[in-house]
Amino acid sequence: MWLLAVLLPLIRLYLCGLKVLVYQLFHRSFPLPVLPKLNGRVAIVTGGTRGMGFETARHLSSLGMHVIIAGNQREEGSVAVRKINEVANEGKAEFVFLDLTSLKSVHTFVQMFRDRGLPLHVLINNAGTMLVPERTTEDGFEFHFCLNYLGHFLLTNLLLDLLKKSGQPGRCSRIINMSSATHYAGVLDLEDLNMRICYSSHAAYSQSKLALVLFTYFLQEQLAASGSPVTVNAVDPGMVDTALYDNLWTLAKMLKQPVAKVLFRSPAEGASILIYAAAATELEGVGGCYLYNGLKTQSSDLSYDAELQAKLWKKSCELVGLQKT
Ligand SMILES: NC(=O)c1ccc[n+]([C@@H]2O[C@H](COP(=O)([O-])OP(=O)(O)OC[C@H]3O[C@@H](n4cnc5c(N)ncnc54)[C@H](O)[C@@H]3O)[C@@H](O)[C@H]2O)c1
Repeated sequence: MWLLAVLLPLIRLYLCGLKVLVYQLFHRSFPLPVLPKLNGRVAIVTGGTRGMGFETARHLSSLGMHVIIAGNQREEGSVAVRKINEVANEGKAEFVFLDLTSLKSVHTFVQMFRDRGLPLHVLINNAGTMLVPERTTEDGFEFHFCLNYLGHFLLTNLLLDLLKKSGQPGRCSRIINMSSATHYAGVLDLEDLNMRICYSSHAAYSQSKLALVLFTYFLQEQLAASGSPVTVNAVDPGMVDTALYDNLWTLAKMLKQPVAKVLFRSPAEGASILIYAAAATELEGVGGCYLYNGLKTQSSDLSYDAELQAKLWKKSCELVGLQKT
């Protein structure tokens, strides 16, 4: 029974990966369209110190945006900011500490951001981790669940009024949630979101990425119903050669290296879906989509379950101590 609960998610996750690699064997990364200048507009990119988050921060700065890189690696953050600001003409980047595994840190970050009196036009919930051995956060949550999903859930909710104020009809603020093809393998047990009964790092990662899609669709419904000038989309970058794979088992890591050279996307290619969702003119006013390789794509059947979306929202509010809306 235990073996099945651990093996099944592993097999499902690797099958998802295989499917993506076959797709990438035959399809090039989509080319970004010409993007408008975004001078004077403000973005937060979580996990923008390296990988796809860094490439996204760099590109948005080059479009003229003021980008706040929010992350838990101070040194990596200052190197990233220096690299971006060396070449940025009109835009700029800065680093602000945020540890998404700590609810207190999320509150502190938001308070600091509010105190600056800046508007907020784009929120990119990109930070993440994968295949971490069983571990709980300081608030007692399963690590993937908190870092990849719950921390971003709280961050988004605490910034929502600012996003609403900064958007306007015809120029909506945008929220982008970084999901993954692994969400197709995800299941969600509302009674055991922290995976106490049986831990599998593969299941935990897939669950967190599914939770992000459920969250995206539910929030978009709410925003549309209230006529708020904010949209929210989920994106899937494909398989991208980044430090995310550092926690793979030794054998899997050895096998991954030659495959990654040929079939994985580069961080800049992977980031293009985030940049597209954040800046493309053709996505003005468009929300509630799962974007993959530049196209609106069907996400898993489970992600469209409206009852599950609502239950997850309610439960998440309880877990982070927010009033239910
Ligand atoms: N690489 C892929 O193939 C792939 C595929 C699908 C989805 N993704 C997703 O893309 C996102 C970016 O990953 P990446 O591939 O660029 O990997 P990466 O490891 O290079 O980037 C992850 C970022 O998250 C930050 N981070 C980690 N823990 C944090 C914390 N506690 N608080 C704040 N920030 C934290 C890291 O510092 C880093 O900047 C992740 O959400 C990942 O799940 C990646």
